[in-house]
Amino acid sequence: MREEEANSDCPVLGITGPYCSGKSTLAQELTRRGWVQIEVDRLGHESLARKKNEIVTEFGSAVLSPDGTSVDRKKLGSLVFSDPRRLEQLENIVHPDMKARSEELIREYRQSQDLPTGILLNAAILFKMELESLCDAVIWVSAPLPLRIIRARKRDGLSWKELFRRFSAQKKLRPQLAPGNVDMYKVDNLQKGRAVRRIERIVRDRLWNRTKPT
Ligand SMILES: CC(C)(COP(=O)(O)OP(=O)(O)OC[C@H]1O[C@@H](n2cnc3c(N)ncnc32)[C@H](O)[C@@H]1O)[C@@H](O)C(=O)NCCC(=O)NCCS
Ligand SMILES: Nc1ncnc2c1ncn2[C@@H]1O[C@H](COP(=O)(O)OP(=O)(O)OP(=O)(O)O)[C@@H](O)[C@H]1O
Repeated sequence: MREEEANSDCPVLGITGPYCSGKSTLAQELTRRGWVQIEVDRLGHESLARKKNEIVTEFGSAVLSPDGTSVDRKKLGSLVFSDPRRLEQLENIVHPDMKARSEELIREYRQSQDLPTGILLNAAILFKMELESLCDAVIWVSAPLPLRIIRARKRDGLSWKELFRRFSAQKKLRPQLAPGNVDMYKVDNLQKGRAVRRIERIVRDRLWNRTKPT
């Protein structure tokens, strides 16, 4: 976060972590407490429409819906989630647009009459997209792998093969070294009430008071 843009009245909190750790569940709880949420997954879906022509040039018209008016996410997903090179090609097309839109939304929320408690930037691949540069602090949501598998099977009903692909596509989400430019806090999401209270404590004690992370 650049100094001149920092706004302690309305901080930006990155929410990241692996597939089915419970990022959206915790973000949803915080929106009931005055926060607003930017769902970066959703910005990605909007980008597919804006970047349709580039996507067709790269992946062919086979990734379009039968009437040719929109990108079929399931078709594109099965192409890119089984081939890291193809995923990178898609990311090169949509990520700059998604990042620009995130910046625009943060600006809009901070200028709104009804200033929120803070802004949650919810993105599984926050670090890969370098979105931490927009955040005052980042929450790393974690949950044990067996629990995430149970949650994923229940929520998405994927086959074991599809599940394996999803988990593999997200192997390197967490930076190997502590990110130098943003404070990151790990929150275990076993019980959502406890996890939300921990996030609120972090914001109150660490973010607003600006001391070092533990
Ligand atoms: C490939 C696409 C079309 C599939 O769409 P679909 O609706 O089927 O899946 P959805 O978007 O809900 O994503 C499913 C899961 O995959 C994860 N995922 C999506 N994109 C990526 C990625 N680039 N790298 C790793 N995981 C990803 C999501 O976080 C989610 O957990 C879509 O995910 C996409 O356009 N991805 C590229 C944009 C992106 O990076 N989005 C992630 C922002 S956090
Ligand atoms: N603390 C919890 N206790 C019980 N179930 C939970 C908890 N947190 C999340 N879940 C459940 O686990 C599933 C995944 O949660 P959620 O959608 O919040 O994960 P996510 O990390 O945002 O997923 P994705 O990686 O796909 O974006 C959901 O069905 C949700 O209801």
